[in-house]
Amino acid sequence: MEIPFIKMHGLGNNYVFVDTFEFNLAEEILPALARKVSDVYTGIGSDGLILIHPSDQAEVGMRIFNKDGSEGRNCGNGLRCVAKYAYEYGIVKDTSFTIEAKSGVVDASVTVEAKKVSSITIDMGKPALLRSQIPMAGEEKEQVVAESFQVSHHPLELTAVSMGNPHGVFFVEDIQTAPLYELGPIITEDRRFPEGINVEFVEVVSKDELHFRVWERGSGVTQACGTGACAAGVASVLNGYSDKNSEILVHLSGGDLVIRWDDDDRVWMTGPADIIATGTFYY
Ligand SMILES: N[C@@H](CCC[C@H](N)C(=O)O)C(=O)O
Repeated sequence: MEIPFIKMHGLGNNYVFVDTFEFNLAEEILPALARKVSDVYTGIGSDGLILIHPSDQAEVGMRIFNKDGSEGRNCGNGLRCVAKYAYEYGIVKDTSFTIEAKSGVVDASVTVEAKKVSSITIDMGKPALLRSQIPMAGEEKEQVVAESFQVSHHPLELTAVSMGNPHGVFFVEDIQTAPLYELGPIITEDRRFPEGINVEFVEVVSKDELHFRVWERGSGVTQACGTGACAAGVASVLNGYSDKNSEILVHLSGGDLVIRWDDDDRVWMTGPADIIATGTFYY
């Protein structure tokens, strides 16, 4: 099968995208196709596969599959890439439009310079904070804020946030020495998280600035995670490090995002997206 694709990235978090407005893919091949395109030796090499699809609920839809073939419910960097594609490839005509993800419909707005999208702002919606909404084992009505979390002799503190997908945020003194490679693969599969979790280590620089590194569920270490950066901003407010309704600059390995959790409880994410290549994948 010859599959037309476009590869895009948001701050280095890179995916192979297939526009299913143009080329239909059978449901049953999607997990295996995601694993195949993601393989750097025998595929294209990516953090996963994203479908850009027609939607009944929004002007465009997005489905995200991680590198291991599992399907995620949301993807912040993917949403910005889909927004760029939708505008530049004429799926939408206005600079503000809606995108459907598995976790719900979001509003996107693009900034255009010389006919190209230079920046995208997404209203990522309200974070879900109850333990049952993460989901995480334990008393369902509680929030999980700076909760003691022991793993492999590391006494950590967990703040858990769902941005449509689950995030465990751990504040550390120094981002450079955060045990990302040691604990990421252990925490992501910890039995306390029945659906797994995306693992974020975060260093507070000031109330307006965070350093961030991530181990993504289903993909491992990536250069950036948009929903993770939103979760880090929310966690920083919940722990009293940052203020609500104020912009937080999040430094990820691949670049910066601006996150704001507003007084209406909505989380806003602003950042870039870039096209890397287009081509044909032989499957
Ligand atoms: N890279 C993403 C999140 C992708 C999905 C995640 N690994 C999950 O399984 O929940 C982002 O930018 O948000």
